[in-house]
Amino acid sequence: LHLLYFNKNSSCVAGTLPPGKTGWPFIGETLEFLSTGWKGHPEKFIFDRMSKYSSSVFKTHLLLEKSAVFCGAAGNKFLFSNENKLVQVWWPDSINKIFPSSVDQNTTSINEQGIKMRRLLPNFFKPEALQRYVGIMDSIAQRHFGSCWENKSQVQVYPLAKSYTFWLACRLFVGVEDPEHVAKFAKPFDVLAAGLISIPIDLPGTAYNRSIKASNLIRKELLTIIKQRKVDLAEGKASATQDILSHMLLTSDESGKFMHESEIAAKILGLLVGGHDTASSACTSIVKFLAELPQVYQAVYNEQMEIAKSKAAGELLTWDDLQKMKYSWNVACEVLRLAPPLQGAFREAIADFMFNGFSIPKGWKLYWNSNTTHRNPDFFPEPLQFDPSRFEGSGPAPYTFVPFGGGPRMCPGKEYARLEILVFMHHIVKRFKWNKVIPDEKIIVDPMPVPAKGLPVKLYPHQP
Ligand code: HEM
Repeated sequence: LHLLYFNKNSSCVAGTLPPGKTGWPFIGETLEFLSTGWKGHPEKFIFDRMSKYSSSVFKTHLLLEKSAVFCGAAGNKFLFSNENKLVQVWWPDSINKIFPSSVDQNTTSINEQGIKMRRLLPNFFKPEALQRYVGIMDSIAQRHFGSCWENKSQVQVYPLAKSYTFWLACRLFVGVEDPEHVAKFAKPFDVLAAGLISIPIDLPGTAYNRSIKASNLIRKELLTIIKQRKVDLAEGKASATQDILSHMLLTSDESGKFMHESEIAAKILGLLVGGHDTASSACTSIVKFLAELPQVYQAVYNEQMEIAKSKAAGELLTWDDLQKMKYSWNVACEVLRLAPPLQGAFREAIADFMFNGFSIPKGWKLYWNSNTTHRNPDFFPEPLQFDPSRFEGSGPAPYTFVPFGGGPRMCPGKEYARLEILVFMHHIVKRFKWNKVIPDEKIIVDPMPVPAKGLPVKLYPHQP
């Protein structure tokens, strides 16, 4: 039965399938795939197979699906440049249950929803809009550091980085700024995120079941905010450009139809989830690397103090200030290379095709993973060395540095993430030096890299 199950469909494609094993019945190699991340080495699953099969594409069976892993710059290029021609974005079915209205009556798939969302987002993330956010990000960062970091001798970085990125997202996506209201939202978000990449068993007590419940709760809360915003817009108490919520309420599609409230709630939920854990993982990894590399810390400190000294008392950071943070951004990129918040993403083959001499059948799920280039000496010599100068000049070769993906589905929040990360770096180095409390703290990748104990650090404030 096992052989029949795995060989079904395969025979209808001419040519040889990629080398590889399909593992255990039904679960395939999923446990091994996930467990290398839990042990802190997500790249191991892929690197072991790349060397075993001497191939840049191998077959496997992940998340209950026949899959192929595409490796290296050529694999990335192929998947990123064949979007909607040979491949399309794919998420496990279980995700639809957590984001139920992400597939609405008018569209047939989460992929079409993604395309619809993409048409909306550029307005929110266009340079004029982003420039407006820098000052808001700076003022929220000041309040965050003032209340959560200052006058403390020791803090746990990861929960604080999460509360920083979440506060920003609440303010800039839905206009919620009051810390108490933000905190009310934050808890169900953690529950939701914990169940996203869990075993999808919907029984009371499972992480997946809790995640579905948290999603329902958050969407209910978002609906209340949306209804109030409609009233405020009608009465002129809210502005059309104040956040993404206003923008979504006031933008119609090509046929003049406006989005339904529940659709807006689902989209905002998606953005909050997509943007919050990724950026907080990045900020936490930056703090970790700066603690380990005093010379890099010093160079970031010098650059940030130069900018801080150029500001008058109370003057907020501007877009131009952020353009001057070149070394700091190179450091952030080197952190994203070594500790990418998202390891990779899936596509689905929408036609039979050949890649590197192997047949890929329609319906297979295809996975790209940033580590296959980020940690590959062919693209980044001495890949485990921390070297921000890799990003100077024209930087890495195309399709090799891919923490935000590439092609038409490249992360739409990339620029937003750059701004929030730089504002975070500015505030933390301006105030403190720090040491890790647990020098060899383990990193768990589930699915984002996070220190096992949340990265406790001792803070040493700079003398005024
Ligand atoms: C350091 C922070 C971030 C990283 C590393 C990151 C990375 C990624 C990656 C790798 C993808 C998948 C691309 C693919 O399917 O090939 C993605 C998609 C996405 N990201 Fe981000 N992201 C970050 C921050 C954000 C932020 C702040 C937002 C929102 C404000 C955001 C919104 C999205 C959305 C909506 C998608 C889905 C796009 C689509 O399917 O077309 N991300 N991101």
